[in-house]
Amino acid sequence: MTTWSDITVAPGTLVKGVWRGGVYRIERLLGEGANGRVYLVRKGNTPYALKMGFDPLDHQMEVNALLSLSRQSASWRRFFRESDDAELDGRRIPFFVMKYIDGVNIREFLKRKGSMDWIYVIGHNLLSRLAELHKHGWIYADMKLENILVYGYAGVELIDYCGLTAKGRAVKQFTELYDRGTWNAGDRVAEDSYDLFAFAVLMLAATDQTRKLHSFQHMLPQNRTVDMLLEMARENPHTARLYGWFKQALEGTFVSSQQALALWRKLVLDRNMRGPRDTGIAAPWLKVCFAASIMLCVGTVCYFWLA
Ligand SMILES: Nc1ncnc2c1ncn2[C@@H]1O[C@H](COP(=O)(O)OP(=O)(O)OP(=O)(O)O)[C@@H](O)[C@H]1O
Repeated sequence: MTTWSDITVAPGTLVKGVWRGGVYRIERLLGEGANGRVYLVRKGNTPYALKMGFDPLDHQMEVNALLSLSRQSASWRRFFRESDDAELDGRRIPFFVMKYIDGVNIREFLKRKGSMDWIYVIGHNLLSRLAELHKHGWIYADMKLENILVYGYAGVELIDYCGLTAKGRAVKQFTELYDRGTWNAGDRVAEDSYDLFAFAVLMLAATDQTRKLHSFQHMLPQNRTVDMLLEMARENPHTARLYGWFKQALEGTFVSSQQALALWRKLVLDRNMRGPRDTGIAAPWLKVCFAASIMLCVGTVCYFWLA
């Protein structure tokens, strides 16, 4: 049976919204996942990312989540542009259009920058984004390296909102390695601590140069424990200075993501705080960058509160 995913959408194709009439010119394929295909498109001179959904139901759930978020928050209003259906090769295909993020995944970003110290800035910016999401009553849930793009001076954006879950509900989409249920560390319930656990694993995955985390993937879930992750956090020189932070996130003792963000900030900026194998932030300019990113973050929050 042919499905629409067999249809090739060549560069230059015009995708026209049946209901809203928006016209987008396809430039190239950006990526493909379980839920759909994402293309770089242009409307006039402005680039966007356009996602076509394989499954109409899953696609609609992602659109609904983004619509709710963009009603609540100006930053997601700028992220999500519109949703519609297109006629392609005689088939009706649902799509939505979002901001194009000209970025790379965290590991690639660190490689290009040549300094692992950037992880402290990336971590801060991603935690801020999560805290904003949590403030509006949502949990991201499906945290993984593939769902985060890093651009410029460690600007961070979450892409793929298929897992977005209202606080208090059961988490429906997750990736085993990052899921606290698989590590026997708590329920699959949408609360701040669920995302903080996944965020901690993500930071370990991004800085793991020994591929230790990768080897855990082949282990049966019943044999996995939080202590294995804590040991990794202690042994890795890039996470050792934040060991206290990792302990709280992995054991689920933070009361909120705001509290987690404040401790991250404190530990990164605290000169005297050193982990057992910690070498400290090597580049002083990164501290300036970190401070600037905090100011930018505070400025953005003030702007949107006052807007
Ligand atoms: N806003 C964006 N800007 C730039 N690239 C994007 C954007 N959104 C998605 N992409 C690219 O498209 C790829 C697939 O997108 P996405 O993760 O949303 O698809 P998916 O089918 O939901 O994936 P998954 O199988 O992980 O659920 C991403 O890995 C990324 O490379």
